[in-house]
Amino acid sequence: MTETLTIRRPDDWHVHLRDGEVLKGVLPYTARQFARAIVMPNLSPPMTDVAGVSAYRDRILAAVPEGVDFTPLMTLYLTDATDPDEVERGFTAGVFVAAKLYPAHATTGSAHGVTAIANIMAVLERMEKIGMPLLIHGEVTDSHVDIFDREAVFIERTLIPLVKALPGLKVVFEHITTEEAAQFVAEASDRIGATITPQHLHINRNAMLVGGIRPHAYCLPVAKREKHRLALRKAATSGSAKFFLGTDTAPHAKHLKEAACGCAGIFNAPYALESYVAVFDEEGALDKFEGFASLNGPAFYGMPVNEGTVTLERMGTSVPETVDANGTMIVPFHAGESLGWRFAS
Ligand SMILES: NC(=O)N[C@@H](CC(=O)O)C(=O)O
Ligand SMILES: [Zn+2]
Ligand SMILES: [Zn+2]
Repeated sequence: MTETLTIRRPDDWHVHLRDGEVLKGVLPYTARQFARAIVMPNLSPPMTDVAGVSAYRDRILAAVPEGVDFTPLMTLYLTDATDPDEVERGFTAGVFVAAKLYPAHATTGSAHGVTAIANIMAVLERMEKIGMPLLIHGEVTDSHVDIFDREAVFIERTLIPLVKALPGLKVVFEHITTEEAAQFVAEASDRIGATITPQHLHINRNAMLVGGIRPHAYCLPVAKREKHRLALRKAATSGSAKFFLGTDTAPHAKHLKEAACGCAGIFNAPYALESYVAVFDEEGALDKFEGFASLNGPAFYGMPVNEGTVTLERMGTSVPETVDANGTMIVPFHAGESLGWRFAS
């Protein structure tokens, strides 16, 4: 049995760091395990221009603990009014590396999102031209579509026409949750990649709904049936370079999740690598973990892999019931459970 696993330093290709005091509380967890992270722009108000993203990046850098080497990779929030010139300006200047498409009202912080792809066609054409990746929260928001079907319907209605119309556009299908999404990405061209979260590899919808309602297992896209979880585990551990690590760590205060209308999002940053490696171990695919965590993402984004390594040890890790993020109490993923691996250094 493998007792320790040493891999090149990994990156997290999908994180929510929030802002202000919470940013200072949650950032150290991500920076401790990952060299770089793609930072989502769904703040309130959203990060819709070069100046705003640049100032946010400075606040993140100021919150990186002394002696820790961490690089935030910033993203721009697309709206119906996004100007293609602003997008190109920020990308060329290196302020942001990608733009994020939130269908309006699909998820947390998406109220200013895009109401129809047609409204951002000029932006997408520009991104295709300059080689800038588009990151997508892939769910339709049509009230007639059942919430468990929203990702699969998005593929048919939006994603397939989009990649056909813009054959050179790089697209990351973020936090995929279905067999349909895994299959779509596996069969698509190499310009299409996907991130997979730890929670969608560990839980199905029963975790949210059996024996009482469990708000800390609720995120968007919502966890689906068991067959989808199994398809995601297969995709993540397949060795395909199209799938890479993106935790979607999404901190919300405990009291805002344990509420009549609880927020969507799971805070998985504190034990992210321990959570993922457990899955690869269970699937007999520890040899595929470095590709997923440390190589496939940089290759997709056209960035060098990180120098240095991290080591995981086969040793129990107890996950606390809550984490104090600079004064805000947050319930982490796997709260109260024990994981079979430990992040050593
Ligand atoms: N995943 C979530 O459930 N929530 C995210 C938004 C998102 O990634 O869709 C958040 O910002 O809280
Ligand atoms: Zn999302
Ligand atoms: Zn997210």
